[in-house]
Amino acid sequence: MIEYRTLSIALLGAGSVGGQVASLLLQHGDELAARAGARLTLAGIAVRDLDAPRPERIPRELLTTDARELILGADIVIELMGGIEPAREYILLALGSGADVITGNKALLANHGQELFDLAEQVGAQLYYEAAVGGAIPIIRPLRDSLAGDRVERILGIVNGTTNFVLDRMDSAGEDFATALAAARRLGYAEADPSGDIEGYDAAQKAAILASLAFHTRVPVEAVYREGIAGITLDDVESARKAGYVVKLLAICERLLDPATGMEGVSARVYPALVSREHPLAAVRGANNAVFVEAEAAGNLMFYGAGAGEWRRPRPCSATSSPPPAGTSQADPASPSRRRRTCPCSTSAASRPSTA
Ligand SMILES: NC(=O)C1=CN([C@@H]2O[C@H](COP(=O)(O)OP(=O)(O)OC[C@H]3O[C@@H](n4cnc5c(N)ncnc54)[C@H](OP(=O)(O)O)[C@@H]3O)[C@@H](O)[C@H]2O)C=CC1
Ligand SMILES: N[C@@H](CC=O)C(=O)O
Repeated sequence: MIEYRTLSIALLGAGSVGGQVASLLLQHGDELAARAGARLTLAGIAVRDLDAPRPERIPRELLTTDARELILGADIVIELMGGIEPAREYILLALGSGADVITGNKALLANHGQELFDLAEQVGAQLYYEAAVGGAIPIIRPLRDSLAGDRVERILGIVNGTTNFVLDRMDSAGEDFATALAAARRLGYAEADPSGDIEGYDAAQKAAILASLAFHTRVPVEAVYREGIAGITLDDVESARKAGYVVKLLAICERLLDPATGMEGVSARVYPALVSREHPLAAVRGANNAVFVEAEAAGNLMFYGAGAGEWRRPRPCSATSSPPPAGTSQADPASPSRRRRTCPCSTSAASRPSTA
């Protein structure tokens, strides 16, 4: 039997995502040890309420409300609590104490990322955040590493599972907004405060992260134009369907060139748009996400998969989550007729551009 060194993991949060991370760490310990070359020991799980009902797979003896003590004994801290504070404080504490950090907290990264990355760099620690955009879809590393030598021109995507789920239920089942949102909350897709999803804040945070990575600049979340889906009615969805469209909340990040000055900038925007039913984005159902990346050398790439909630093994014959065809070309979503939008395929943006 191989003797591995041990790395102690502090998990902050045992909700939709943290709960699944805990069970993966506990179930696949041997396999992970062989792959990582170290035994990853789950030392404890910080939660708010020790007595809250939880799935059986989360061992009660690992739960603690003393996050600080847990962090100070850990080699790796996984932050899956969400929100700004105390998540920010805990990550700073972890990095400062020499631990590497993994977080799925896009709200924190979009608002305080610079501070966290600066400290990580200063102390030589790693700060990973693959789950912060697109849920289970690997999109951060491809943008940061794999495409580092290419020139990304545009990113177009569905990056919020809750709103995609709600719009899909309205479209495919004629369900009203409130009923669909309640289901999204039950299934663990929505943020603790679902207005972050519905009003487009979550997608805007993800757009800021994607644009910053893709265009090698800092795109502050305040520079992302944002419009949510709260105003979308069943009538809108039905009219769209009759006209051959589906309503989707899109995140669009692209380079802009001012022809007058030759200066380059970046535009990032989030809003509900009409997508042709023929387009692959129209086939992104339920809480799935999809991100199109248009790059100079690599051409058009599409990343697709579960965008929110716990990943569940699809049942045979499930008709709700078939992936759109791969190798697709440019998207041609148009806009809801009642709020006309610039087609994302055009380079003339109707939104507030951010500086590059
Ligand atoms: N849900 C999803 O699909 C995805 C979520 N994310 C991100 O992952 C993070 C977690 O999301 P999710 O799992 O849905 O969140 P949940 O609300 O389901 O779970 C949050 C967990 O954090 C714990 N927690 C919250 N505040 C504190 C605190 N102050 N001290 C100690 N523990 C605390 C809660 O404890 P208790 O159980 O006692 O209440 C709970 O276990 C968020 O940043 C979210 O944006 C990223 C990708 C997908
Ligand atoms: N609330 C988010 C969760 C994943 O990031 C979403 O619905 O996409």
